[in-house]
Amino acid sequence: MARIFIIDADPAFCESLGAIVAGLGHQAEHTQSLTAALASPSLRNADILFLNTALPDGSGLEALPKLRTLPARPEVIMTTDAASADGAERAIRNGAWDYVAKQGAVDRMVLPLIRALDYRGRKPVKRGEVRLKRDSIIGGSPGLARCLDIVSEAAASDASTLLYGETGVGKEVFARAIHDNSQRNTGPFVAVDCASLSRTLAGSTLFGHRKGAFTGADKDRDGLVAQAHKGTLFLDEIGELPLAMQKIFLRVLQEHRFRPVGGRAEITSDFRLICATNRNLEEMVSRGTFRSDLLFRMRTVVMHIPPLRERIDDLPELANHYIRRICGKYGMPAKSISTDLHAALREYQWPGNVRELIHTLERAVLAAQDETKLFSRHLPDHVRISIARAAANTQQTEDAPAALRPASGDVPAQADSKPVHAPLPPDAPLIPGTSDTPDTFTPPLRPGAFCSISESAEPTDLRDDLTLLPPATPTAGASAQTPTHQKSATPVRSLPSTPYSEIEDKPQSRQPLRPFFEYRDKAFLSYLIELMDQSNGDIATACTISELSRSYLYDLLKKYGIATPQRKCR
Ligand SMILES: Nc1ncnc2c1ncn2[C@@H]1O[C@H](COP(=O)(O)OP(=O)(O)OP(=O)(O)O)[C@@H](O)[C@H]1O
Repeated sequence: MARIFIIDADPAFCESLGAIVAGLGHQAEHTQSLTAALASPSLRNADILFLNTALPDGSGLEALPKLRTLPARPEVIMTTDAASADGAERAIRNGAWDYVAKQGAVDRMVLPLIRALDYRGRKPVKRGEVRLKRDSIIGGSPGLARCLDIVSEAAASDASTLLYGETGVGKEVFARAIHDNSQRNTGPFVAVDCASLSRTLAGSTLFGHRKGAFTGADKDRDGLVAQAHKGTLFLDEIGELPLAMQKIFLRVLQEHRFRPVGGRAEITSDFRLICATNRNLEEMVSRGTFRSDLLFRMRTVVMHIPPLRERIDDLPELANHYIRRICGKYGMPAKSISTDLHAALREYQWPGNVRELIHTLERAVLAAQDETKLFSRHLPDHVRISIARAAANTQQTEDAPAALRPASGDVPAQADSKPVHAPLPPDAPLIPGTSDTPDTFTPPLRPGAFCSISESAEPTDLRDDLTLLPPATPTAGASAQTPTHQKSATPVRSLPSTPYSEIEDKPQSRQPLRPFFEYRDKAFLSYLIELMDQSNGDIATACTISELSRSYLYDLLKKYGIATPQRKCR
């Protein structure tokens, strides 16, 4: 009797399907949410899982990789109320048994269930942990675990295997893992970069040549295909193999026989083929730039290696591993990683994947020199700028609806407008936290000066306006960052150029810090109030003092809820 677990928000569906399962002589249990499923002990032993794509507490598609790694390694049948081609592809890529549109009919589930039960009956129910030699593969994310599953499946046979993945994602590492875990592990692993095969010499490089076959062929030479005899031939960047060579290679793949350049006799090579590419071979086939018959031959087993940004759970382990190695390489004592660096690593998109991570960490380690802890400050500028730009763009997107709101007059409607600023003590600091009594922030405002048009001293959105921030220009005695008038076309947060450890005159006080945006906005507010006070409410004078443009100053005054002279409190 098999154990079937159904996770679906629709109780009627669960019950009907449960009845069908019971009718087939199996045991069914169901929950209406992921949380409830994960809390249920029977989930661990489920043979088959019906998992809906849209659950009240999360996406079934996102949960799929993790659920596939449950101890009993269940077959997962994804069910959906809104089928889509992308959803189907994602489900299958992540190891789903099937992807079935519900369309209001529970009996659509029966056929995939019977097939999965049949398959389940043939394979050991509990495979347990995959025992793999995987020394060079770091990480434990669900995406990586799925790849390791495929490594063990591929290693168990001689089937031609095709690895898809972006540059630097680890295609060669996985190809080697397949070889190392296969029967051929005592034979050679021969890697060929098809992108660097010269057109004229491709034939001789792959198949070898006989003495005198061409100028410079002064002796017989084996090609790479012959060298892979009894081992694995890894063709990297297979999408770059010229069409003429694809045709020759197809025959080699079918017969494992070929003729060296200038040779008469054919020779045989017993190799196992693994190919890798970062190109879309199916699309190349449809454009006529890749042979479909070769593609069919190559892809008996297919693995899609997810980019690093889609398995950021692997980052800490990868970073620790490589930092240890890099420190060892340079004879440096071990360095630890600050939480700030961990966060930065997670935010970066890693277009060059693990290879880029390794180079980046190496540069960070070298930049940190004798420091024992690595901070985001040690990352190369292009990485930090990319992170900052992404953050600014996100901010801009978040801010967009407010910015697009139609202006309904200059003064936002307030239920109870009133002045909110306490009178300014003569020696009140402009920057909060620099006084002896920093607990509450008191904007400097003298009685009779300007009053706020908003009820709260807080700007409407404390995180607002990051994109309006040009690089900081410290103003003596004023806020830490003084806005200038240019609205940056490509908003970039200014980046300090001095490592924190080297900054002299660090504040000695250790008062709890406010969140950055709150602190910044209060400093802005403070500056603006003082500015309007010192200029006696005269906008032209305020513009001269602050070097802000009139329109930008108006924007800031409006944003920070400070009445302009025309709107002075009566
Ligand atoms: N999971 C991993 N654990 C540890 N190191 C990894 C992992 N994946 C990749 N690497 C390392 O990242 C670097 C790039 O890996 P690899 O050469 O296998 O990538 P690739 O996808 O074949 O790149 P390309 O597309 O450029 O051929 C190597 O130094 C490799 O050791």
